[in-house]
Amino acid sequence: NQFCDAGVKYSESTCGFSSTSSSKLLIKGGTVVNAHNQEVSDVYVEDGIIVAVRPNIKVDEDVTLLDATGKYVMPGGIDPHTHLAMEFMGTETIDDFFSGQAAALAGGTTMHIDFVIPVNGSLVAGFEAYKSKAKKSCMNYGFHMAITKWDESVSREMEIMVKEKGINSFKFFMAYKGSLMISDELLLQGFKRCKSLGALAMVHAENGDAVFEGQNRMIDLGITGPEGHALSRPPVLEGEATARAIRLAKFVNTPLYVVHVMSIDAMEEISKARKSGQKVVGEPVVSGLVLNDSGLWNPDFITAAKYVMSPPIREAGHDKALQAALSTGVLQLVGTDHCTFNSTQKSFGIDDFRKIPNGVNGIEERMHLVWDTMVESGQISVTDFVRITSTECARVFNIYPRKGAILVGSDADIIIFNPNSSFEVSARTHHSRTDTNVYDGRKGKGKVEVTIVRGRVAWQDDELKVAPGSGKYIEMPPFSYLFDGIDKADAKYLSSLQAPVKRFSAS
Ligand SMILES: NC(=O)NCCC(=O)O
Ligand SMILES: [Zn+2]
Ligand SMILES: [Zn+2]
Repeated sequence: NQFCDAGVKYSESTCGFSSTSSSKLLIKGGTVVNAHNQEVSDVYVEDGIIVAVRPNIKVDEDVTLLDATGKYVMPGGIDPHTHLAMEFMGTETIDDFFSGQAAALAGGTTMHIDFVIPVNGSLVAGFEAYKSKAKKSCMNYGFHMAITKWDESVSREMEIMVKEKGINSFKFFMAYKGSLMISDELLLQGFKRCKSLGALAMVHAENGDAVFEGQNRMIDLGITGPEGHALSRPPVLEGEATARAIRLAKFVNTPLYVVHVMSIDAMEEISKARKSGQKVVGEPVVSGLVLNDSGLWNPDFITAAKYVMSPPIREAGHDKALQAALSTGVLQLVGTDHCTFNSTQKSFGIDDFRKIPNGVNGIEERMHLVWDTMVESGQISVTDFVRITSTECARVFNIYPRKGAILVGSDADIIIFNPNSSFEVSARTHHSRTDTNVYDGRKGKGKVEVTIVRGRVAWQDDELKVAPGSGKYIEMPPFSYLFDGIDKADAKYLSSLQAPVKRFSAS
């Protein structure tokens, strides 16, 4: 059946939540962690909402009990950057809204935000197509929208997305020449429209024209393998586009979110802008934080091709620098850019790296790898972990404290995390449909033992306990905290222009 097809251990008896069907849940004795504090406490949930967070809560017998003694009770992960069921580079990602979300739940993520790609430039048609793809969802999801062309109708449809469809962010691709890439002129128009709607402008920052040149250069040199991908689009091109987007956002005076920050070059541009007071959010992804480009030189094509994503995974040194930037707040939250293609799909580029579908996995591994890399190594605290994997995403996309917190009144999206257990990543046992895993063989401390979505146990004992169709679309309102003060800065700018220079005529 379709669930076996997704590679997910799924028991029919749990369909309809029979084993954990109570709408009341008590999580006892764990250390409850929020971005602002941690304390030993019980958490009581009714009808999907957290109704009490305090020690020694007493309940009736009809309440499902989960013992969290010695474990952390944290907000479920929110992944700000995924591509499920996306048509891209002549094929479609192998994970759809069920298999990708099953993988997410197995790894402690309870919400993700996916990118809608317009259909023939129409945002409304794109939104409808993605709503249809997402019917098989089994967790919380939201949408960003890509902008791939510009005219009056796109501008109008952006307003519909924001005011009627719950989308508050738009992504502009500065790369992928000939398909998704947009011009600086469009970027400017798009940034202005985002600002007027209170929507967050997001950029894929690489100089697409220079990437095209770099690709031709590699082919002319006879470099056709996956290593050509990294060589054709070096960090300088990511740094240039990041700087350009930041400056244009400054010119328009609108907040900017840079997705998949992969290099020191891009990170330093973000750092500079933030120090100057500009509202720029930087999102590293797990692959950039924990991998380096050595895999792209593997003599086995499939092994090398699985690492192909854009911007590329960089040479050793960028990973550590991005970790340091995350720990000091230069970068704010971690995504995955989960965009999976199997070996057959990756083989489309066996003779030409330009045809290898771009994308890597990560939706299942993000929480464990960030914990191991950042918390176990001592670079950040447990509260920081909650902030960068959940809370900050909820704030940036304006759904905090409904999401991203264990507070009275918040949605009960919760994980129970055992810091004394361990995890191991394996392509044989992961829950994505893809047959490879860029983190294959990685081991570390800590394990998500229970994942709860809106008060329902969705993952426990290595088993998915929710069915396709049980997911929920989360609308995200405009004008997040990033827009605070924007109008005042505009007014200041305008008043600085309103004293015309007095000139004397020559006569
Ligand atoms: N990143 C990547 O290689 N694939 C997904 C599309 C994108 O985010 O650019
Ligand atoms: Zn991108
Ligand atoms: Zn992406």
